[in-house]
Amino acid sequence: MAEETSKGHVPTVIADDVHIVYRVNGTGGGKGSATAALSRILRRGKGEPRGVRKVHAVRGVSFTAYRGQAIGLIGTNGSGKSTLLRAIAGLLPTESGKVYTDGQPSLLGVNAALMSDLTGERNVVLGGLAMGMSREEIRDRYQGIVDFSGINEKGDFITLPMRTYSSGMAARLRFSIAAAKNHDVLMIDEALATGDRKFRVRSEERIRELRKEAGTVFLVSHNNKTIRDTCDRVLWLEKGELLMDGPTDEVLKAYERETGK
Ligand SMILES: Nc1ncnc2c1ncn2[C@@H]1O[C@H](COP(=O)(O)OP(=O)(O)OP(=O)(O)O)[C@@H](O)[C@H]1O
Repeated sequence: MAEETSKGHVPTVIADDVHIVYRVNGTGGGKGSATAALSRILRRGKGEPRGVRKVHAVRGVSFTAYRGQAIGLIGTNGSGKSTLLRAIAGLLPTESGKVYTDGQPSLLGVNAALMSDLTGERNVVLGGLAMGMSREEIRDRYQGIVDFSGINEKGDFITLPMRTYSSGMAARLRFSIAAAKNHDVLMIDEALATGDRKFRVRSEERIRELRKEAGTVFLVSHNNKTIRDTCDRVLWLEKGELLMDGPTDEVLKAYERETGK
């Protein structure tokens, strides 16, 4: 590693034999109906839930990510991609193994919390503040963020509450806010899937820029073309295990051969 560092390969994320286990409470309490949920709430604080099931979502994953890399995460549904990203972001504890990161990774998911009762405008400001931008920086970049999102292309939507947005519009605004800042490590979880083609092209361009600005970008996507256009390296997860880690072309070819996609 020391030799690589001297050549300019600076590691940003190191995952060392990472295992993630979810614990699901109350699985013995019913079939997931509303009544079962209600009875769980009523039982809360009155003793242990009846059943705890474990889901071993990530199994012994190790890799090192470097500055300037865009890394795609692929794998069939439920293979552990989102779980791994959330662990790298520090949102989930590891069962065993360690994640080391340089700087604070930012996770941009389709479910990133923006306030649905507030206007898009207020959310741009709050989102910027939450990412550590100053009010002046936000003021300077405000118009750029709105233009990038394309929210106002069909009318003055940015001054309406976010709950009135379509899911695609909300996802676009979230991406635009996050992309306004340079990140050491930016993780994007399927956020591009909901945008239309024009927005996707613009976002892919921004991802390439973020890479050039020496950040590391992780991108979860089921769209192989998006991965091919933006990533230089791909991690393929299956049943929580890292099946393959290599150059985009090589891994995608093997993936397409295996899944027929
Ligand atoms: N909050 C949770 N509680 C319990 N199990 C969970 C939770 N979130 C995910 N899992 C389980 O962990 C495994 C991995 O899920 P994960 O969402 O990481 O997969 P994914 O590869 O991102 O899937 P997809 O491509 O469908 O988004 C699955 O078996 C899933 O059921």
